[in-house]
Amino acid sequence: MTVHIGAKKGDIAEAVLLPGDPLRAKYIAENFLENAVCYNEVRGMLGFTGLYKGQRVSVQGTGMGIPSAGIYIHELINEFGATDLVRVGTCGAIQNDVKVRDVIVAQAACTDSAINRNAYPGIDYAPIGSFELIKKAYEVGTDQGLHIRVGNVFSSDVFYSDGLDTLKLLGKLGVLAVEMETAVLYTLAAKFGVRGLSILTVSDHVMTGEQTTSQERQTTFNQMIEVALDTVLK
Ligand SMILES: O=P(O)(O)O[C@H]1O[C@H](CO)[C@@H](O)[C@H]1O
Ligand SMILES: O=c1cc[nH]c(=O)[nH]1
Repeated sequence: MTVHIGAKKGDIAEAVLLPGDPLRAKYIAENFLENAVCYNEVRGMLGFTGLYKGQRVSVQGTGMGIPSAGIYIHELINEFGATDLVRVGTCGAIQNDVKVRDVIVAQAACTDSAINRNAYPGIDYAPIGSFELIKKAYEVGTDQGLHIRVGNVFSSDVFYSDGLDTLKLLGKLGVLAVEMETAVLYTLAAKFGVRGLSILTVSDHVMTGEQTTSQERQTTFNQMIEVALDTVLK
């Protein structure tokens, strides 16, 4: 049991899916896992463990933003032995050719957060995903007929930002989309020697204002979950 996760050692699988929204964790457990058991209700940040195609998999809400996600990721790795952590989130597109409903596999994440600037002064650390998981997710998604985009994302500390110019600049540098957690997942996975992956569905386009309907979001979301679950299968 940790400060934020009320589970016993062994309650959580080595492979953990990480949605920002705890109710998305419940949705995944109820619709994709067999015999799912809820192991955490602390702060309402629900976590479940169940079976997917016969393998134990957990799903843990992380909350929004780097500080919240960093707490859960740190405890999952260091106190519960998680080795394969896959974020399943939403993001806003910042490239013209990235469309709402696209599924993005984040190869790397730049950030305006000071987490790494404070920890490693004088260095611009580049948080990158596990090549093994990136490759597998791309292959699994492509086999499922999805057009998977692989590239850089921007993990921002600010959702309601005045920084449209910053996003345009990042777009010119090839960054595909903005979200709020991948940089800390990739940094902590590297720091503790485990595998991290972030898969994102594009829920809106920051430049055009286009948004998915809730029905479209659900469909794309289910496709992303299947890619994530098949990616963590041994
Ligand atoms: O859908 P989730 O996983 O929460 O991800 C995105 O949505 C939230 C903002 O609405 C942030 O957490 C952002 O990263
Ligand atoms: O962080 C996020 C998530 C979805 N859409 C955005 O514009 N930002």
